[in-house]
Amino acid sequence: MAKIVAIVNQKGGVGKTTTCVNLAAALKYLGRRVLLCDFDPQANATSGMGVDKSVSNGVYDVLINGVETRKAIVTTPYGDVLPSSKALAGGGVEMIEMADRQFLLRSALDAVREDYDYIFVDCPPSLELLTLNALCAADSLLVPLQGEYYALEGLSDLMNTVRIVRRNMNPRLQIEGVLLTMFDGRTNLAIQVAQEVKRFFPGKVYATVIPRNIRLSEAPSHGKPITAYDRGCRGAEAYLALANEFLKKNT
Ligand SMILES: Nc1ncnc2c1ncn2[C@@H]1O[C@H](COP(=O)(O)OP(=O)(O)OP(=O)(O)O)[C@@H](O)[C@H]1O
Ligand SMILES: [Mg+2]
Repeated sequence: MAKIVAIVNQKGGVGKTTTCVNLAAALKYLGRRVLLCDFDPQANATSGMGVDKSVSNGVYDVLINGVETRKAIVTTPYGDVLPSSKALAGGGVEMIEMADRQFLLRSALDAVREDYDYIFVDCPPSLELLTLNALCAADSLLVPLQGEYYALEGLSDLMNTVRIVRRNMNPRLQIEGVLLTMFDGRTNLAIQVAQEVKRFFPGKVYATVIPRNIRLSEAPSHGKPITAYDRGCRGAEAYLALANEFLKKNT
C-alpha cells in the first residue's frame, strides 16, 4: 500500500514542484510504482510531467464532481499523474461548504493506494484548505527549503499547522525529511543556513542537497523530469541520490 508524502512549504518558489516531479520520476526510474498528485492550481507539476493542463478530468473533478480517481489518472513514462487545473483555485472555496472538507483528498487517494508504492502530493504555497487536505491525506511531509538567508522564516507556522493536524485530524503524520534546494555549498552563508536548519530539524535533514542547476529549470518547459531531459547533469544526479536516500529511510 502506498505511502503518501506531501511536499509542503507555504513559502513560494522554494523547489516544491521541482522536487515533487524529479523525486517521483527518479523513484519510477528506480522501478517503484509512483503517482504524482498535483494539488496546486498553478499546475506546474502536471505540465512538468508532460501532461496537458487542460485535461478534461483532474483532481478538481475527483474532489468536487465525484469523478473516480482512477479515471482521472494519466499514465506517463515518468510515473502516473493525477493532474491539476486552474479550476482547483476555486475548489478551495467550494470545499468549504462540503462536509469532511479536510478529508476529501484522503478519500480520493485511498481509492488508488493499493496501486502504488509512493504517492507524492505537490502543494500550493499556502497553509489553507488545499494544503490542509494534503496534510490530512499524508503519512508524512517533505519540506524543501531554499538554502538562503530566510530559509527558516515561516517554519514555525508550518510546524504549528502540523501539530494541529496531528492533534485533531491525522495523528500518524510524520516528518519525512527536510531538503535543501538551490544550494550553493561554496558560500559561507549557505553552510551557515544548513547548520541552522539541522538544529531546527535534528535528524531530519537529508544528507543529499540539491544544487542550483540550470538544467533543472529548463526541463519543465520540455515537459520532462530531469532524469529524462538530461540524466548526466548535476541536478539529475542529485535527485537520483535523493531517491536512494529516501528509499533507504523507507526500508
Ligand atoms: N535546484 C534548482 N536549480 C535551478 N533552478 C531551480 C532549482 N529548483 C527549482 N528551480 C527553479 O526555481 C523556480 C521555483 O521552483 P519550484 O517551482 O519548484 O518552486 P515551488 O516551491 O514549487 O514554487 P511555488 O511555491 O510557486 O509552487 C522554478 O523556476 C524552478 O525551475
Ligand atoms: Mg510549485
